[in-house]
Amino acid sequence: MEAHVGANQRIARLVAHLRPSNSQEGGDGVLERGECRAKGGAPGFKVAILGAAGGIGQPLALLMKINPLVSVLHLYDVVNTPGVTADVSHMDTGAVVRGFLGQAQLESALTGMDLVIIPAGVPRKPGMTRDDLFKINAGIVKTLCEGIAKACPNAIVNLISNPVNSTVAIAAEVFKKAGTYDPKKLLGVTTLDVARANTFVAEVLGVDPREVDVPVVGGHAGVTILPLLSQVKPPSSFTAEETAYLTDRIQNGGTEVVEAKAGTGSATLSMAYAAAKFANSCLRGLKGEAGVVECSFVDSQVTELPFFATKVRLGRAGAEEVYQLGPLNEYERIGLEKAKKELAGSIQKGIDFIRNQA
Ligand SMILES: NC(=O)c1ccc[n+]([C@@H]2O[C@H](COP(=O)([O-])OP(=O)(O)OC[C@H]3O[C@@H](n4cnc5c(N)ncnc54)[C@H](O)[C@@H]3O)[C@@H](O)[C@H]2O)c1
Ligand SMILES: O=C(O)C[C@H](O)C(=O)O
Repeated sequence: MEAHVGANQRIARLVAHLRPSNSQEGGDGVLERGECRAKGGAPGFKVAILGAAGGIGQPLALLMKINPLVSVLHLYDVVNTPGVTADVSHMDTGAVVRGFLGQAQLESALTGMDLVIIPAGVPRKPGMTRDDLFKINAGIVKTLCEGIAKACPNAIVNLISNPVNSTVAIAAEVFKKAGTYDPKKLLGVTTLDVARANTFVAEVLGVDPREVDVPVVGGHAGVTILPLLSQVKPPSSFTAEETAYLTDRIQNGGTEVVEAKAGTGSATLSMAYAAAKFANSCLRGLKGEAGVVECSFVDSQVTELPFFATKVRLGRAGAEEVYQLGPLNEYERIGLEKAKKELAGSIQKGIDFIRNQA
């Protein structure tokens, strides 16, 4: 009799667990499944993706679900998270996946998170600059960062939404206003520039891109993307033509993809790869691993600008050390001046967006 009752209870639980969720109100059914699986969850970090149903968000969700350092994965968007969550949650990896839909669920999505990755916002179409996205994405980033300040002020934030040169400043201002700003924990994601630089340089050198390391400094738009080809590892020399070709291709890699996609969006797959790589480095740092170094657009004293991308060392506190530029050649010094000029305006635009609302 006892065994019979136990079996019935197990079946009832299983039926509840499998009940489909059609709710666009927040996917309660998805949450139930998450809770159910959480009991067997692996130890690790709690990660949220904001904009998880988008072109970057979906493959990034997949990549974070297979990251063994992730124990809980929260997927937040203003559309379609129940479906994405149900889909990703069937992968037999350790992370427990939970979906959150719409502004009313932002706080629940963020509570307790160690790392928040933000690819929310509109992408470019041919003919647009990243700055053309400011009008829409500035407000999105502001709202999401207000949520972070409230629900997980100690989380590390990986900001992908464009224009990164302005959105990082927006995020910093929101956090300052809330009294939660920790400069070490706000990281603009420029990893795709490094991935492209490694790929294009490897093509020219005729080597495996995994053997190449190109520091890319400055920011994340056009001339602000400054590859330091004089510091490539392994040490390599380039002709003036190769330098001009590589610099131009790296600076315009995003536009190359936008044009090839012909109006359907910008880089999503390579970006999800780059974001997952960067997030993994942040988690390795959080875990206490030594010597984790990535390029990132951060609060910086390397130049006179308040934010600048250089190599940073990632640790338990976030970007624990911001490295100097190192020796530049004449070509790079000229590039640096151009980059700084454009960056100054983009950063100020982000700062003004928040300060002028006060
Ligand atoms: N940093 C980089 O290197 C880099 C590279 C590629 C793309 N991007 C940028 O990433 C952003 C996203 O690109 P995508 O191709 O994934 O775009 P997408 O349109 O495919 O996806 C964006 C997602 O954001 C969601 N969203 C919109 N408003 C939101 C809000 N308030 N809260 C939560 N989610 C919201 C949308 O519903 C959508 O699912 C763009 O701004 C793009 O320019 C940056
Ligand atoms: O180019 C874009 O608009 C997207 C992104 O910033 C990229 O570099 O691919």
